[in-house]
Formats: sequence, structure tokens, C-alpha cells
Amino acid sequence: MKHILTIAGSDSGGGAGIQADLKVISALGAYGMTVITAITAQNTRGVTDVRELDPDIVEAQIRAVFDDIPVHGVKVGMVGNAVIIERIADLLTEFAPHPLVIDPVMVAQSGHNLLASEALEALTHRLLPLADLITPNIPEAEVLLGRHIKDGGDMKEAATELAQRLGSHVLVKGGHLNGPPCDVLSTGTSFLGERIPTRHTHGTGCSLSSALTVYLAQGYSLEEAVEQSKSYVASAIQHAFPVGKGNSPIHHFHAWHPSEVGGTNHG
Ligand SMILES: Nc1ncnc2c1ncn2[C@@H]1O[C@H](COP(=O)(O)OP(=O)(O)OP(=O)(O)O)[C@@H](O)[C@H]1O
Ligand SMILES: Cc1ncc(CO)c(N)n1
Repeated sequence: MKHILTIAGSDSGGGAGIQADLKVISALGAYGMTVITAITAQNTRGVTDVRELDPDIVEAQIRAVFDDIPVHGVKVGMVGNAVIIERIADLLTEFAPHPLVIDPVMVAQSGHNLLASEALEALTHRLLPLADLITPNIPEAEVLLGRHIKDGGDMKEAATELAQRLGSHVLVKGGHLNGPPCDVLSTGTSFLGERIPTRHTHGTGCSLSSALTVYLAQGYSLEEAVEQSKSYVASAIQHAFPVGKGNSPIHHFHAWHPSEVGGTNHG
């Protein structure tokens, strides 16, 4: 059983962030550990408040895990601000875990900012270069590159250019473009999915990066890991069930407990 650590923010609604990561890691047969960087007051309708944690307690959590437990893979999600990023980067340099998957979380689906604007520099120069794989969605790739991405061709260029700049593999996720969701890897491979017509996609990005970390730690090749992760997330979207009044989370444990409304709940 692989031990996977997620370093991310807490979502009180249980659908994204640390909570989604832990569910994915468990559902895919690994042992999950958590380092919390920030606490969000959040539900299916959006984020109402955020507190970033003191970098000392972020460091203490990371040291507590690495000092005792073998770590076979790390996923990084919401990191909050530049000081936390610097601290995480120092510790990931010290412990050098692999695979290291970084999801450069910037804005919640609901539009709330999850990364301080002054933190972009630290994210780009300190944290992202440590990654084996970076998984921006289209708006995040646009911020990292400083230009608009309008179609599949632009996504391919974005993935290649970011990979060269940051020295890691990059998967640009296509959930935000119209049409079938196509994710593009910097190796040149595209992964075409079928768009499931639903608004219940809260936490898809967090879930995909956690799944990628597990599959890479389990020894799958990069291409196989993307294929498997996309297929897991698609099934979890397919089986999503209404949780709150807004955009509900995907169903991480659909293989254990198929939901009665799964596949038809596309409201
Ligand atoms: N309606 C959908 N049907 C099928 N697959 C989808 C759908 N929406 C997103 N995906 C897939 O889910 C994964 C996450 O993509 P997305 O672009 O939504 O990431 P994200 O914006 O980071 O997620 P989040 O909204 O959680 O922040 C990708 O593999 C994408 O192709
Ligand atoms: C805590 C947290 N991390 C990431 C996201 C992005 O979906 C979110 N909404 N909340």
C-alpha cells in the first residue's frame, strides 16, 4: 500500500481540497496523509471565508509526516500565499519526494480567490520547478503564460512551453473549453473525454491531481496514469449525486457505493 501525502486547503463542504484528495487516495487503494495550508469556509455554492495557516504549523505537519512515515508520492493543491509557498518549497527540496504532482490552484470554481496575487512569483519560481507533473486548468495556464488559450492548438503550445520553462511535465486540463473535455500533456499526447452534461463537478481538478499522484506512485507510466485518472474522474462525475443547493461534488466512492441517481443526475 503506497503512502500518499496531500498538501492543500480544507473544504468544509467536503467536495474539494484536502477532503477530496483523501477520498480519492483511499478510493484508489492508497494510504492518505494530509498537511493543511489553509481553511476555507466553503459549500456547494461557494467560498465564504478563508484563513491561511501559520507557516510554522505547515512546516510542523510536513516534518511530522516525513520524520516518521515513508512517503511514496506528494500532491500539492491550494497553498495560499508566498510565505507558505517558500516554506513548502524549502521542505520539498529537503525531503525531495517523488512523484511530486502540483495543481496550481488559483481560483475556486465559484470564483473565489484561493491564491494571493503576490504569490504568483513564488509559485512560479520556487514551487513549480520542483514538480514532476503540473496540472493547470486553462485559466491557470493563461495566468502562468500571460496569454489567452482559446483552443486545442493553444493548449498544446501552452503545455510544451510551460514544460520547457518549468522543467517538468505539464497537463493542461480542458474542462473549461466547450465541447468534449480534452486534456493535453506536454509530451504531445491528448486525452479526449466525453463531456458529461452536469453542473456537479465540484472538486474535479483536485481529484484528478490526487488520482495522478496515486497512479504514478503505483508505477503507472505518465500516459497510463493520465488515462486511468481521467477515467476515474469521469466515472465519479457520472455518479455525482446532489449534496447541497449548488454544484455538488463528484462521487469518489462510486465503485463501492454506486449512487441510485448516478448517470441520470445531470441537472
Ligand atoms: N463535464 C465534464 N465531463 C467529463 N469530464 C470533465 C467534465 N468537466 C471536467 N472534466 C474533466 O475533469 C478534469 C478536471 O478538469 P477541469 O478543467 O475541470 O479542472 P479544474 O478547473 O482544475 O477543476 P476545479 O473546477 O475542480 O478547479 C479534467 O480531466 C477534465 O477533462
Ligand atoms: C480548498 C480548496 N482547494 C481547491 C479548490 C479548487 O477546486 C477548492 N475549491 N477548495
